Order: sequence, then C-alpha cells, then structure tokens
Amino acid sequence: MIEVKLKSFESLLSKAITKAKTTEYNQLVSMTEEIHEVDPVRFFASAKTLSMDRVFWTSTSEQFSIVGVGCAWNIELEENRTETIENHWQQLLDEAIIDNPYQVPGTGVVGLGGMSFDPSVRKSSLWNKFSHRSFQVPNVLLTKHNARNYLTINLQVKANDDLQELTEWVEQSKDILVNSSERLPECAGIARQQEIAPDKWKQTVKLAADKIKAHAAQKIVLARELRVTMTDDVQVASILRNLLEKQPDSYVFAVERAGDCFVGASPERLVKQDNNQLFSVCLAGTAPRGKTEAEDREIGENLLHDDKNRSEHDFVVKMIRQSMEAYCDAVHVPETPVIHPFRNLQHLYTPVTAQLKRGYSIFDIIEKLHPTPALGGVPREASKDFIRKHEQLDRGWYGAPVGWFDSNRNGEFAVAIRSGLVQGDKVSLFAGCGVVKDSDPEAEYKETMIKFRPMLSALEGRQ
Ligand SMILES: C=C(O[C@H]1C=CC=C(C(=O)O)[C@@H]1O)C(=O)O
Repeated sequence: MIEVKLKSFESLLSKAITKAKTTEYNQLVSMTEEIHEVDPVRFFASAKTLSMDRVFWTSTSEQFSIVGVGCAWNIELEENRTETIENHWQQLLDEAIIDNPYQVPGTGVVGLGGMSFDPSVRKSSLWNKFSHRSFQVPNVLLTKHNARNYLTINLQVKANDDLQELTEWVEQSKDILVNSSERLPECAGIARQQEIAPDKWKQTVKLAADKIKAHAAQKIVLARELRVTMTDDVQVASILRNLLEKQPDSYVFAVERAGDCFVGASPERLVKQDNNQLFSVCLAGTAPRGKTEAEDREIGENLLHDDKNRSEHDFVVKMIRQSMEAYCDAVHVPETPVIHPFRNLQHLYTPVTAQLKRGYSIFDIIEKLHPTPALGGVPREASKDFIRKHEQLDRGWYGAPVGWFDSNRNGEFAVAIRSGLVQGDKVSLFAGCGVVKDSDPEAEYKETMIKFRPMLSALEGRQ
C-alpha cells in the first residue's frame, strides 16, 4: 500500500515540477494516505528534530486531533482582513495538485494557525515571531478522526526541484515522525512566578467599572500576565500531554513559530464549520468548582442566578446571535444558559447552531464574531479602545481565534484563552475577566488566579 502510494506521489511530484516549469510559479502538491495508529503527542515531539514550526490541535470531547509539521505554504498577513486570507486560500486550492480519496475533515490541504487579538496594536518583542495573521499548510500532517489515522504530505514544488531529493525527504520525514518509539521528554519544574503589576491591574478594573457606571461602555474584558520561569527549557510535548490529561472537554492547542510556542487548553469554541452547518458557543460568567458534589452544585446554582454573571453572559449571547443572523439562516439559541463544569472552574454556557448562507465562509463568521464580548466587551469599539489605552499588556494571540480549516468547508476555531507563550525556559501566561458595573477588583483578581490554573498545573505536571 505504502509502496503504491509512494509511486503515485512520485508521479504527482513530477507533474508538479513540469507545471512549475511552464507556469513559472511554485506548485502545491498534496497527497493523503491512511496509516497505522500514531500518538499525536509523540508525533509532535518527534517533529522537533525536523522543524521549529509545529502545530497541535485536539478537540478532546470529539477525540479529533491534527498535528502539523513544517510549512509547505504560508498565508501571512500583517493587516486586519480575514477576507484576504480567503482570497489567498481559494487561489491556492484552485492551483494545487491534490490526491485525497478520503475527504475526512482535517486531511489534505489544511491551513492551521491563528491571529492577534487586535491587529491594529503594534507588536511588542514578546510576540515578534507571530504575525498578526498566520496560517500555514504543513509539510506533514497527522489527522486522527473517528479512531482512524491519516497522513498528508504537502510540498511546495519549484521548477528546479529534484524529484529524487523530494521523495527521499518525504521517506525520511515519515520514518522519523510515524515510527518513533522515543519516550516523551520530561517537563522542567517551575522555578519562579512573577505577577505583572497586579495592583495596577486592580486599579484598571476599578477604572473600567467607573467608566461603565458613567455609561462609557457596558462591559470591558481586562487581562493580565503571570510570568513563569522554569528550571529548564520547556518541552511543549509534555505540557500538551498534561493538558490532555487534565483538561478534558477543552481544545488543547499549540502553535509554534520559529521555536516560540503559543500553547493552551481553551474551553471556548468560537465556531465550528461542518459544510454549511455552524456551531458556536457563548461562554462567559465564571465560578470556582466546589470541594464536594453538594458544594459544587450550590456554587453552580448561584452562578446561574447571579445577576452580574448573567449580564456578562447575556452580552455575549446577544452579540453572537446578531452576528450569526447576518450571515446565516436557522440560527438557534436556547433562551437560558446552562452550567458547564470544567476541571478548575465552571462557566455559564449557551450553545448556538446555524446554517451558513450561500456565498459566505468561515472567514466571514470569524471576522464578524471576533472579539466577542467574552474577550473584548460592549460596545466592541469602546471596549477595544479602553483595552488599548489601559490594559498594559500585549495580548498578542491570547483571546483571538486559533484553529484550522480545510479545502472541503470544514474547520474549527477556539478562542485562545487559558493559554501561554513559551520562549525557552520562560512562559507568559494570560488570563482575563469581564468587568461590568458591579465588578469588584479583588474578586476579579481572584478569578484570574483560577483561570491561570489550567496552564500552571500543566507546567507543574501535577493537579
Ligand atoms: C477572558 C477569559 O475568559 C473569558 C471566557 C469565559 C469566561 C469569562 C468570564 O467569566 O469573565 C471570560 O469572559 C480568560 O480565561 O482569560
């Protein structure tokens, strides 16, 4: 089977080299095969010797994983337009040579990546390896779907490429990634934690609440940073292993760019596309978990009936409903939220379904939804303006859409929260919360402490 595949891949490559010679354009070639069971985290770990651009995505509730290694095609934009990503994407698909008999979501030509929370803000040095919008079609892609495993090879072929060199590279890479039996590296321990200006942050929460009382806005989400120094360089694969174990029901993701890695376990789906069917989630309003079942239930009940949390949540519901209605039919939003418990905290949760109208894409939806009032505020521009002026944090990709899309109108984006940026032995963790008129700075501060926990416990390697 593999031999046959290699032969037909060779013939695709040779066709691509000929086409690249005539058109004088580089040519994307993509081929997918079904392979034996491979552990996605081990695959990610083994890829370290091949590339410093790796991407990991798991929807733990759906047991769906994709891992990308290297970059066959780069869609990188510094300006603030998702529509241009769509143009690039369509053009790429129109010209690509694709052999994918499976048509399984997340196989074949797949774009993986994310974007900045606010591309109009100048990047600080913290995020200098992350473009404002960056999606890559990986050279090697592992997809796990319904307990079956698929391997896609994507190559950008140039007119002067050598067929034999290309096929040798493919064989060697496959061998390293798919047949590795190496143990996962151990995670370093936490040496030091430093909260960045917590008192100043509390003052900013108070300022935001005052502005809201004065009717300058209705809700503003404010975030802050916790800087962690580890005893040694971080092994992202072991953080991923810990997050997968400790955060069921979350999106566990990592996007590496030139060795820096943005990693997290987000409970918040922004949007999932399954052909024309869309799924989104309103998630805002937070409480801790109880120590006993009874206490947990009581905290949940209180959360459900707490005016402050309900108003934080309702802003999100209203905005997501309106955004969906602009581009979709059959938008369905339940009247009241439910409690969704996660490992370290519980949230108010309202699921949304809709049918995408003809002529619109997942990129239109992302542009319309981001940032929802769960990460920005209400009204959008006034809250973004407040964040830009007062937050004193370069959010970078924190709080922004992160995810993937394929050539068959499938894709999924999470909101990149409960996350951190890994740079060698340093990790910057981010957490925020929705400020409304009754917000108490001390209580919001404590809430951010709980929101750091998923990443902190993954770094500690224990509960
Ligand atoms: C901004 C964050 O969470 C958002 C998502 C869910 C609940 C939230 C809240 O209750 O404030 C936040 O809006 C974060 O985790 O950094």
